[in-house]
Amino acid sequence: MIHENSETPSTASDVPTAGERQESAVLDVQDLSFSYSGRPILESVSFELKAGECAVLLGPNGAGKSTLFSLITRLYDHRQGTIHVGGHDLRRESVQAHAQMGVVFQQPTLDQDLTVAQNLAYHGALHGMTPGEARRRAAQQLTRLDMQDSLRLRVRHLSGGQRRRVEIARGLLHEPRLLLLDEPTVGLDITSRRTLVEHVHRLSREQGVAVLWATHLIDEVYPEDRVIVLDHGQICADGSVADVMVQTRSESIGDAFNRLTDGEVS
Ligand SMILES: Nc1ncnc2c1ncn2[C@@H]1O[C@H](COP(=O)(O)OP(=O)(O)OP(=O)(O)O)[C@@H](O)[C@H]1O
Repeated sequence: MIHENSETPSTASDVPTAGERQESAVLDVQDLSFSYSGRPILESVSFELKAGECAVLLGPNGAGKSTLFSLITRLYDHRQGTIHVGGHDLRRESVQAHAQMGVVFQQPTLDQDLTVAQNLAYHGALHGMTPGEARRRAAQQLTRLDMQDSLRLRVRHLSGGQRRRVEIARGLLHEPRLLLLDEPTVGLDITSRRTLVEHVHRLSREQGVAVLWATHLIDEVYPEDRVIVLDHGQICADGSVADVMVQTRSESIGDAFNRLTDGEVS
């Protein structure tokens, strides 16, 4: 197992307490395990994400990426391990924890018969925003995603890539500190994929949002990204692209993943 340990604390007093760690990490997952009907799917998964960090959760089909997302979004309840979002324990302070996260699920969830503005207004209302505030934030987020002209369009008239961008704008409307994207480029053509990957990296840099992007596609990894490799429910590498390449003695990040996952990653 490869783990990046760039700053090793020199004395016991430098070691952050659990409270301090949760304070500084936007997402803090510790020792998380999960089984479906007794079959282990995730085993002792631990990692932290800080503000402005863009981490690609990379793993072959069936590695457990969606299951991990389901636990972080609390679609499923975890019994083993802990998850903190913005310092809030997901089980004990789920409302506060959820307020800190925006999610783009693998399956599109916009109402196709409504306009972009109506979809975003609905989401704003769910988060307690006034209509005016929701409109202001929608315009701001859509502009950042080059979608400012789409407000009055019905979702069914948008392309797949445009819909994904609207979903990202919706995910960011309540100004979360964490954005989770579960294979958001599935079904998109190469140009739309590239645009989406570009946008998300820029959002993370400019807005300081911590991003966890699940994919099994190597070309969605940027050289400056952190990569967390999940295979058979376990983290088998966690570090910068360069570190993972060095540690696996690989010529490219694609080679590194193929070595780590027995050639299962495309
Ligand atoms: N509801 C469920 N009940 C039982 N087993 C499940 C359920 N959902 C997923 N699994 C199994 O859990 C394992 C992990 O699946 P998961 O969907 O989390 O992987 P993934 O990495 O997201 O894969 P993909 O890239 O194909 O979406 C797989 O073996 C899958 O068959």
